[in-house]
Amino acid sequence: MLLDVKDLSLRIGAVNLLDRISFAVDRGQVLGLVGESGSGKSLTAMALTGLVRRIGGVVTGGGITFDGQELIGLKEGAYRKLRGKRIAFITQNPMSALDALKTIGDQVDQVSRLHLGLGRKAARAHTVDILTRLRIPDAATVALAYPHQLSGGMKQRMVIAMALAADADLIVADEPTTALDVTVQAQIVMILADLVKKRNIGLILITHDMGVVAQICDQVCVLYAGRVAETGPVGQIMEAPRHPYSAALIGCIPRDDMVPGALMGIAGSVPSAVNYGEQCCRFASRCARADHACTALRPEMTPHGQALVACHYPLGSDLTGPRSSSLPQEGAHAQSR
Ligand SMILES: Nc1ncnc2c1ncn2[C@@H]1O[C@H](COP(=O)(O)OP(=O)(O)OP(=O)(O)O)[C@@H](O)[C@H]1O
Repeated sequence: MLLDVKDLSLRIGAVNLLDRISFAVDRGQVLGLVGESGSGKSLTAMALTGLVRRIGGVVTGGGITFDGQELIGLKEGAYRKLRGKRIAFITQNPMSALDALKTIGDQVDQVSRLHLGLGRKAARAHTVDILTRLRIPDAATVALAYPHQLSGGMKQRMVIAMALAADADLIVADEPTTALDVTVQAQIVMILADLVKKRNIGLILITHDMGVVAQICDQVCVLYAGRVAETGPVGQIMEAPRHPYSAALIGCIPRDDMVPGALMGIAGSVPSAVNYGEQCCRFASRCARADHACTALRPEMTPHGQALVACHYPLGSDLTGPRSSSLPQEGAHAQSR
């Protein structure tokens, strides 16, 4: 396994933000990390890349094994060597990753010169090759441009190029295409997926877009309020989601005028982290199937087919529809499942 995240828990200050997150990514695989805004996707990505320490994140439990090496507890210097070279991070905000005073080519060259030890000419050839693969026309000329001379979409592609330049084994991409228009988004995502297969690397793709997940991911991990709701093979989860939250995400069709990350067809929003309950299902207040068990007992990850699901009353179990007032009372109802 290239990356194995086991029961990862993290706090910032006194607030526990990630609670026993587990998932794994193998070489040649794309894992989609999905969930509404505030579910913990970015924090998970920052934990993997060691960047979470910079915002005061403290891992309180669990482990992250990358290519056989435990990353929790790694010294900052060692993490710095790993980051960029073996684990590349594509952030949401391209401007934070680009230096306004250097040409695009110089910035992408710098990555392969540093991490692959390429000379000036070889690095530029590598850069032009990557830009061409990202379908940038006349890549050699574009490499001479400064960031301010490029559109938002082009800048984001440059950030992706920088991530690819070191030939990393694992790419963590946090909403890498949100700034791009829909056609370009689809193109870039396909290119990334293609690279994963050709180079036999791993990709963790953070996205709100279940369409993208269905299209290119092999595995999916659905996060809700700092916990995993459901994780497993994309085929099974898209076809027959067991967690009501996954089902809501899959049923949600994005609209152009939606606030990014908002979920349609389901009332309410992710609770604020200070209000996360411990001994409960955190989705209970929004769930039509929830009852007393859901507000009093933490649902543990339980196998359903090839997926793991944290739900007391998963879809597809004996209780097939939302609870209604005609259902038996609590005790009898619980026993009937
Ligand atoms: N530096 C921080 N200090 C305290 N709480 C934080 C910090 N960063 C994030 N959080 C909280 O952690 C939770 C998860 O945030 P995170 O940014 O990982 O969500 P996300 O799923 O990536 O959302 P988005 O899709 O909007 O990026 C949220 O409740 C957020 O308010």
